[in-house]
Amino acid sequence: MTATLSGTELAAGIRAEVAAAAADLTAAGTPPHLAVVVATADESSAWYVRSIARAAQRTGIACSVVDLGETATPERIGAELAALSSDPAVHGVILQTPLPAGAVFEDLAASIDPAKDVDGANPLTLGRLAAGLPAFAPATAEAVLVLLDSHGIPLSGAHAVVVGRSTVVGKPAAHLLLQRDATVTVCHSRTKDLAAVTRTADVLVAAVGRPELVTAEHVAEDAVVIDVGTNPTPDGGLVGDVDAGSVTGRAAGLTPVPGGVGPVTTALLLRHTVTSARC
Ligand SMILES: NC(=O)C1=CN([C@@H]2O[C@H](COP(=O)(O)OP(=O)(O)OC[C@H]3O[C@@H](n4cnc5c(N)ncnc54)[C@H](OP(=O)(O)O)[C@@H]3O)[C@@H](O)[C@H]2O)C=CC1
Ligand SMILES: Nc1nc(=O)c2c([nH]1)NC[C@@H]1CN(c3ccc(C(=O)N[C@@H](CCC(=O)O)C(=O)O)cc3)C=[N+]21
Repeated sequence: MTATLSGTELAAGIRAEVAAAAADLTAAGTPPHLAVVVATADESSAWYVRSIARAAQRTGIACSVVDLGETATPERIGAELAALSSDPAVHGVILQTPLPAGAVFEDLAASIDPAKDVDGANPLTLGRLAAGLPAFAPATAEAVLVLLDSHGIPLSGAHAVVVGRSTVVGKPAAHLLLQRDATVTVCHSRTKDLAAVTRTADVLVAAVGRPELVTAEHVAEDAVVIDVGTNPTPDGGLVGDVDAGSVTGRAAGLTPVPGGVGPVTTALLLRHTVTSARC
């Protein structure tokens, strides 16, 4: 039997807790405020920004979207991130991807004040996570851990295999798992015989961006599989990096797409924003 490790109830619980904190902050004269910087016309990015804005509004967090347009220069984007970082009324600053050609995400994110870096994008944050120091982890990487914890999956001594090594998901997720005493292996596009490596995982995290790449042959019996992928389908739907049909029946648990990591990610972004506003 494969348990569905849902994220929707977990996300609703986090949003309720965030809404209470936001109400207290607003009553105390510090209404929490999240700013989202956009420099793309990408449709799935626009969908994600709308979903953040909607979730913020529902929890009593102000959300401003600063759309610089897809022709914005790196200088302009960096200056906007720096200006929002020094605005005392703004508590969280996030930079959306994709970016205009020539702009490097990690480079620009260095302009976000780490105290307001609610999606853990500043490269300093990755260093702090690697060093085991407190920081806002990228919301998606943290969502992986929060989901595992909420379903009572033990991590100490477990073999966790992360497929994907991006700055936003794979690397920070690996550091967070290591911090929790898992034995961590990180795979990527040059990994030889991916399935042989992933079959040794007690906990398998797929953050690849390739629809349904992970199939039953990649998964040990009774492994727990976290599917981070959110790949748009031609009919306007969403499919994960895991072939759920193939893995179901073999894995002990699997997060669904939609309804798994995604909603928890958005809820944690909001939690980070109220945490920042409290300081
Ligand atoms: N639910 C959520 O909140 C979020 C979901 N996502 C989703 O997660 C997925 C990953 O995102 P992100 O990390 O930003 O993506 P990136 O494209 O930045 O990174 C993908 C990683 O997967 C590796 N990879 C690609 N192909 C293969 C392969 N065939 N075998 C093994 N490894 C491979 C790449 O290796 P290499 O480094 O060698 O190129 C790279 O490290 C996407 O589907 C994205 O939409 C992302 C952020 C948030
Ligand atoms: N620096 C950075 N940080 C990110 O967190 C980041 C990013 N870049 N680039 C783009 C991806 C995409 N992403 C999603 C988050 C939530 C859902 C989500 O909540 N999805 C719903 C699906 C809704 C539907 O059905 O369409 C769900 O999974 O249930 C989806 C996608 C964050 N991203």
